[in-house]
Amino acid sequence: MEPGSGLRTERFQAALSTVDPGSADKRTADWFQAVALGFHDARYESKHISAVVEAYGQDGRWLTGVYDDEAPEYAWNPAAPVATYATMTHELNTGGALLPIHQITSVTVRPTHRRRGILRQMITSDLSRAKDEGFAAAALTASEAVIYGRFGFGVATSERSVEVDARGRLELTVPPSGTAAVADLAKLEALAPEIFRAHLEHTRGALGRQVGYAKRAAGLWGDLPEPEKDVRAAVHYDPSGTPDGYVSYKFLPWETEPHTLKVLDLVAADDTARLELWRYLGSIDLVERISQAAAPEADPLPWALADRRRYAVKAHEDQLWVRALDPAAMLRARGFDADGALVLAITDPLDLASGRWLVQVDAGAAVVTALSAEDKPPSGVPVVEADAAAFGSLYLGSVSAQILAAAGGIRGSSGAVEALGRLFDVARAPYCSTHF
Ligand SMILES: CC(=O)SCCNC(=O)CCNC(=O)[C@H](O)C(C)(C)COP(=O)(O)OP(=O)(O)OC[C@H]1O[C@@H](n2cnc3c(N)ncnc32)[C@H](O)[C@@H]1OP(=O)(O)O
Repeated sequence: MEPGSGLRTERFQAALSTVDPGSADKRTADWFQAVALGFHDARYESKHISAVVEAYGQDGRWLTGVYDDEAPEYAWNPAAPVATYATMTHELNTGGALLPIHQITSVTVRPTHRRRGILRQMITSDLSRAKDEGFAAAALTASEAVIYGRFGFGVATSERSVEVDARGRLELTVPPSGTAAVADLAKLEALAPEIFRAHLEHTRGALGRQVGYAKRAAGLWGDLPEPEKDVRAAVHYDPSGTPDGYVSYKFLPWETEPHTLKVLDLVAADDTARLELWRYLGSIDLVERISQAAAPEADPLPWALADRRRYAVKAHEDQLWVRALDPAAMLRARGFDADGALVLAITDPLDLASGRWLVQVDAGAAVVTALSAEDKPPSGVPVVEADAAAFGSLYLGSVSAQILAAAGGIRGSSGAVEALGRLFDVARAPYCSTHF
């Protein structure tokens, strides 16, 4: 924190105690308890924290704690941070290259310290560091939609919550392909990341996953890092016998009416595998409803059901929020479905991504040239201006330039906005199933 604030900031990696290697060190344990406080989770037991420490190491997470050394006598653990923040890195499928992304997570500020600018201080210094380290973009998933726009983040992907009526036979219109097997959970932890990798390489908007995902898919972890005995899973094999999808699920207690199977995670290398996993789910007896919380917006399932009214969308939610740090690098990484040229100016409240660029897309790849304030745009090339948050939303193609212009985040003549829309339009809505 800034000098004079009375607060102290530390940035560190989760670690086990040097005295008792079976437990987390005190600073790490205090940080986890502070996160639990911020998100209204139960206090962790020591064994849970030490189990997560190893996973955090594999994720390469960096933790930030902000400490108030002036805690009053009856305050809860004076050594616990009053604010937490964490970062890690995974690759994002931009429709072109896989782009390393600076991910932000575990953001909490204690109620007694909120609205004093602690989050602002943590995030502005962190984003500057990420930019200096060479990251082209940052991303997060948000607890509330009103927090991060002011810091230049825009909603870049959405997802839907769905319920499928599974009474009787769930008939698909596509011919069966490959085979499904009830999975050996002990082997799924190793297989799940391989299948996810195929999904990541194939899906615009997909983002690499923290190691906890495979543990949850395999039932080794639930909400806490301990086995969930009611988790089951299936693996799908393509016709050549290669695993190309998995689904983890649990049957909710029998008292649940209608009898419901909840999908915990469904990862498929392609649409065929996705639909075949649904065929498998639909074949499970004694199930009347199947729910999935993180389904793609561009879901082939209703189109492949003989009775599409079995498929009900219960909610749409914003998912990945993206924030530019180096727009030129983002544009060079992105795959474009159309060619064209325009001048794009970005205005950024934190001035990390401000600038003006000539973007020339040829054969789906962009050549990006920075323009100085004096440089005149080439004649005949449309000129558009975007707020950093609007650019984050536009980037993966989940919303059109015209919609963002109507909402005020993009400015330009109608012809220029249309040109931007044509350039960024994608054949299929992006899908990010990674929450962090
Ligand atoms: C990526 C993630 O981890 S998302 C999880 C976010 N965390 C949570 O939801 C846990 C509960 N909430 C909190 O811990 C805190 O309220 C936080 C982290 C959201 C905000 O921390 P604070 O230190 O209070 O934020 P800070 O004082 O820096 O506020 C910065 C600005 O955001 C605004 N703001 C912050 N949080 C909110 C909110 N929840 N709703 C509306 N505005 C907000 C502030 O009013 C302020 O606006 P201004 O710059 O125009 O004055």
